[in-house]
Amino acid sequence: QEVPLKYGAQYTGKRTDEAMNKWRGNRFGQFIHWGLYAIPGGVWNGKTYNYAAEFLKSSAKIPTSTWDSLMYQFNPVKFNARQWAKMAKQMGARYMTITTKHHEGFCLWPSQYTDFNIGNTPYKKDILKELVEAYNAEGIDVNFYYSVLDWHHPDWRYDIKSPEDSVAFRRFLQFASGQLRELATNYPTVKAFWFDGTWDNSIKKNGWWTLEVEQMLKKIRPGAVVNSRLRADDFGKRHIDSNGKLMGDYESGYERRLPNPVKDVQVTRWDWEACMTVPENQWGYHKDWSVSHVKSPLELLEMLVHTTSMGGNFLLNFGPAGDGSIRAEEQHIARTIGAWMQQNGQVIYDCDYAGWEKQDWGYFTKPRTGNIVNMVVFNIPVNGLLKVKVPAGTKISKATLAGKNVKVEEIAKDQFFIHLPQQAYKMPPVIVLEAVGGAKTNAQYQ
Ligand SMILES: C[C@@H]1N[C@@H](c2cn(-c3ccccc3)nn2)[C@H](O)[C@@H]1O
Repeated sequence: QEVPLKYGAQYTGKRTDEAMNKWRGNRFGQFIHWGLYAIPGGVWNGKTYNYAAEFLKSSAKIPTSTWDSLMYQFNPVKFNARQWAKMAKQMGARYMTITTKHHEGFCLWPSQYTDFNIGNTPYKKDILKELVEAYNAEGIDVNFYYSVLDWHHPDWRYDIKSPEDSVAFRRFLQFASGQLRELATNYPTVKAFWFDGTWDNSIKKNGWWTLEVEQMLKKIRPGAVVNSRLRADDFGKRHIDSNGKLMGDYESGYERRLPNPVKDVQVTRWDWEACMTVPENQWGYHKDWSVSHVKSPLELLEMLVHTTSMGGNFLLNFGPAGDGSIRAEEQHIARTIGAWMQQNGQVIYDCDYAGWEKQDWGYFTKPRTGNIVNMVVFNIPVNGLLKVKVPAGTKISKATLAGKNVKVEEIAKDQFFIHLPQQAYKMPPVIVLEAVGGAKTNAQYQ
């Protein structure tokens, strides 16, 4: 029995319009966290704080006035938007999501709604405009991350506990709406909005505003894509409304974690995106990455393939330094993943969940059209035989690795061994199967 909702999901199922098909087909994005937090980089008064560098203000208990004066030091002399965009292009990113404003409240664009913005820094110029133009020139779509939570704004409230809170927070919501309106209006090529900082009771109690924002953005920018994290319904339910329906255009709950390819196949029924840090938990620039595990290019590449294999987008984070430089580890990641994407991007872009049973050697992806199923092999079996279980009645007519045929051996009903050429593999090999007939998917894997 459905409950009537005014601010719940606006539609069900995947959007199939051109703008959403492009968003979905992009598959691989570059997240960029850049703000005042990049200046101290996790170190304050000579002390290193291991928690996420973009949280240094709270970790080091820095007064707002002290933190906000970092604005007068923001002068990224090594910043070169075209260089960043070229690196992202080489990595194989099809979209980029930039923190227009993070929880600190500092705006990378000259907002008319607050002085706490790039225009009042020594750098002065509109960084957001430079990035949008440079990335678009490389053919990369640009999306805007926007934190509703704002540590700088006096009218922000974590909860609404008094009439004064209500009055103040209503002013705050008008401020945020104004900022979002100027972002959608002044940067007309923006393709999507990535909302964050919406978990507090103050937002849960104002679900109406979250729908109003989604509708406003789509009115100004038809086709715009909005994440589920923005949305709260009439009862404060977030992401999924009180009738179990996904709000927004895609599910954005996977932060620094991925759905399990066996237990979580339900995610293949809707659009979703996972965002990922290179260290264990650093989004903004941190001076000392030795304090936690730093993921290798191969670990991150496997996450990209894992995500594509389950019909999701993968947003890999970069945290540029306060001077605008990109650290060596991130440049190495971009080059290494980019080299593989150069050869194998066709198993990621416009690919989706194959509906085949997950096997131990790696992941299946399926292009939107044709009878192709791709195998991306991360775990080379000792016997060199890759087991493939196919939907009932499916026949594999051909298998190739780098364009050369490899042997297909039927070993049981709907089961095959694909013979992997024995060699030292430094990067994951890709085998392309031509599969004909049979059911569309293993029914139990929907
Ligand atoms: C996308 C990521 N979301 C921001 C975040 C994460 N968190 C958080 C806070 C407490 C527990 C778990 C997550 N708060 N803000 C991070 O700073 C980054 O922007």
